[in-house]
Amino acid sequence: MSSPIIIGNWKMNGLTQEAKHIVSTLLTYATNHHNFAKTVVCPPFTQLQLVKEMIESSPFGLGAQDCHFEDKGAHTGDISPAMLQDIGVKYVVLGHSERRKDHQESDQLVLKKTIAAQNKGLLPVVCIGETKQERETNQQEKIVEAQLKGSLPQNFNGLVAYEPIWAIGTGLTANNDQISEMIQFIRKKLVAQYGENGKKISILYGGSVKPGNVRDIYATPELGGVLVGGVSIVPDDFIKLIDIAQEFIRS
Ligand SMILES: O=C(CO)COP(=O)(O)O
Repeated sequence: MSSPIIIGNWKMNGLTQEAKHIVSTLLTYATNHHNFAKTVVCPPFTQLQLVKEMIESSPFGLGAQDCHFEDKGAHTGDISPAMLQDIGVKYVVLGHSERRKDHQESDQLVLKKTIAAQNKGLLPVVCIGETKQERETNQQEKIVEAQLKGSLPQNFNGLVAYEPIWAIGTGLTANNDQISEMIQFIRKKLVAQYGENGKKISILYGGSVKPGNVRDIYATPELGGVLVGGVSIVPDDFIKLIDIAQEFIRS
């Protein structure tokens, strides 16, 4: 039995008081509910240690938002997979469209990071998705296929997050057909690339997920869960996503 996984990407948000407030709200939820959907929080690097200590011995998982591909060395400002592993991080979001855009991250770089993260036992959450212009010119499948080919290694042990860029932080959500078609498409490509193993890779959706639209999103066949930005730092709403996931337990 599994219910959708919910991954909260705080992005560049979360000063200490806010981080404490978000996590305390989640912990209170956990004391009052049992066996709820797998939930992972990805705070900024500066709050990882605090959040780790707060969620220890709770059901919540810990993720980071990026990592370098080397384990150590002269890379000012970067954080390595070994450093994340060292403090108990389990998941790492890689190739997010905001990193691809703000830091010119290419598929080749995302691939190197993905391999490095896996080698340290982390679970990469590799993000892919098309821009508005690419969607409008019907290139979404071509773009997503190229990103899958370019960003995922020969042996992949992680999750894929489909995040159409035009739906991120815009309030625009891909509609059910758009999500469903793309999840099926990604599944087909993963099976072509990995055979039987490709059937087991979780495919998440991200882009303006909120309590009001999440039921429709969870109902998408084959969807493994959601990657949530804005709502992940609004704890009362984030908890609603966890609650509603219970209605979608799949065998
Ligand atoms: O980018 C996202 C998660 O990684 C989605 O962000 P929003 O939920 O704010 O649209």
